[in-house]
Amino acid sequence: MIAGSYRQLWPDLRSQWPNFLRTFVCVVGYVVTVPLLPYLAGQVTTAISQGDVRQTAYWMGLAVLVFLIQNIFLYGEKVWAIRASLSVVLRLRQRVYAHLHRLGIDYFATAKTGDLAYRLTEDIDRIGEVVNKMSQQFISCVLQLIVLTVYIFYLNWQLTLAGLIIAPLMGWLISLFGQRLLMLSRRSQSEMSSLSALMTEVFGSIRVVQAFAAQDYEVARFSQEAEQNRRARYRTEHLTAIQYPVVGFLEAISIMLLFLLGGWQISLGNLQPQALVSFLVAVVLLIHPIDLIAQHYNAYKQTEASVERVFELMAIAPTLHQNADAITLPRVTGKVEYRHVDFAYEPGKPVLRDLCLLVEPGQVVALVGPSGAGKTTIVNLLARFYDPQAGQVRVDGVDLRQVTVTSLRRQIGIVPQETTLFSGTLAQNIAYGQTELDYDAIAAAAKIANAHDFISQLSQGYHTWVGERGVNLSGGQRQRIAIARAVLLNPRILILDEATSALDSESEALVQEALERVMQNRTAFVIAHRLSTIRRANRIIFLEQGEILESGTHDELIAQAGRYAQFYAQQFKS
Ligand SMILES: Nc1ncnc2c1ncn2[C@@H]1O[C@H](COP(=O)(O)OP(=O)(O)OP(=O)(O)O)[C@@H](O)[C@H]1O
Repeated sequence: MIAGSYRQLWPDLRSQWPNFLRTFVCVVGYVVTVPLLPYLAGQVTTAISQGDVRQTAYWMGLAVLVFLIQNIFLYGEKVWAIRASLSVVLRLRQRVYAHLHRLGIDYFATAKTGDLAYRLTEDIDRIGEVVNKMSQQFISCVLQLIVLTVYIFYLNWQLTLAGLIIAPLMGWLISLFGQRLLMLSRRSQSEMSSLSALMTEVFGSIRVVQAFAAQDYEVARFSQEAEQNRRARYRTEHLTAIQYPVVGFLEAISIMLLFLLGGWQISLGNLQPQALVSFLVAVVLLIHPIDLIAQHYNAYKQTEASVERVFELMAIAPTLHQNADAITLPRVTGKVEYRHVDFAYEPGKPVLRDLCLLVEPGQVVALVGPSGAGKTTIVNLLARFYDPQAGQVRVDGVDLRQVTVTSLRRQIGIVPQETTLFSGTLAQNIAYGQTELDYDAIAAAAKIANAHDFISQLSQGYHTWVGERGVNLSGGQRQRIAIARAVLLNPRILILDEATSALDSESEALVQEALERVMQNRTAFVIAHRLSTIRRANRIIFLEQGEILESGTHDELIAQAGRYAQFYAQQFKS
């Protein structure tokens, strides 16, 4: 039953075995009652043909009882099956989501978020639907098919054999349709997730779209994708539209044939008329299960594409490995050392070459250099977003590969260029990642970050809700929230990626003042774009093409009249 890609669902299915067992018990209960109905129909026919009202009423009463029991079992199987399948969906979703969070930022640099969202929602829902149908209706239909076939065989084997001649033909047809449906469905699913990826990308960058007056361009791009999606869906639905009439027509023909053969058997004296009624009722009862088996088999095949897409994500291995014996990094003083570090994002394209750098606790280091020199890469290695291919990065003398990533990152505060605000209150945003909010600590951090005043002026203060992208705060305010977020953890090491975009002078001054306060007594790496920051740094590291060309204070480097002096003249003299 669990074949191919579906096997990967095993851990999730196994966790729900008690519910599947309960479903199965109800299914068996239901199926046992099914052959009773054609039997009762035969008895009722005899009673009616004999004009016996009491007998008719007796058999009808029994039929009502059978229907009642049947429907109680039906309720049971539906409820347990839906419980089981929804729990499978939940477990699978949690499993995949947690797995994605184990992947490094290198994966997310290229992954399309819309596509990921589609796989986590639509694809997993479809899987749940199939699990539901397969565990309940499908099994029930297969059992009904078996039980009813045995029953009609018992009633008259010649008629049954005649009816069964057509069954293999139907089976073959159904599987043929199934294979083609799987292929079409794969295409349709991937079209749908491209569409979802496109929307996420466009709505996520709506400012750029509007700034470039590219709405028409985007609508055209969307229409093209949507049209492809329509075509792929149509092909799948069209095939289904052919399948049902074909199977239905074959069913109708087989029933006509049975009437003919039944009449012939009665004329030969091999069959009683009431047995023919039972036989035909049983055959009619067979049609629905056969239809459902075909339908569910199609859904099963179509959804295999979703299973593949979900487990494609599970198959992606994290590139960052944590040693089994990794220790928790004790509270550090903030000494950072790069020892002969070589690093490349892609093989054959070195970004850092034999980089050596020693930063003492409390030093503020400005990383300066042309775009693409490797400034971000240096801090990426410190936060261990990547591991170097050669050499070591050490904090307080400990190689980063020997400590757990969490214990390292808890001691590093990062203020990125662009601040992302998550949907939630300002307090939740400052205490991002913490479940217990300490409002005093949050306010203290906000004061250091020069954010307390503007937050207090908002009518709801720290409880003010900010949108997904924090559209209702200015750039400077967002930066100060980011600073407060970094400060709250009281990290020994800070990484500041100075924003290149200009703020108005008042906001700028507030941000600068906050940053200076935050950097006191902390080791800080600043990817510096502003002259004021560079001048105040204890040390400037001037990088070009992944190598440290010059290092020293601003005055020292200007006096050297080397590459830094040239760069400085180009960048800031005007
Ligand atoms: N995820 C990545 N995959 C592949 N190459 C990358 C990746 N990130 C950066 N690079 C490349 O590595 C080199 C160094 O990039 P890095 O971002 O460290 O430079 P930078 O000095 O911070 O530049 P900028 O000032 O423009 O941000 C560049 O050539 C860049 O194209």
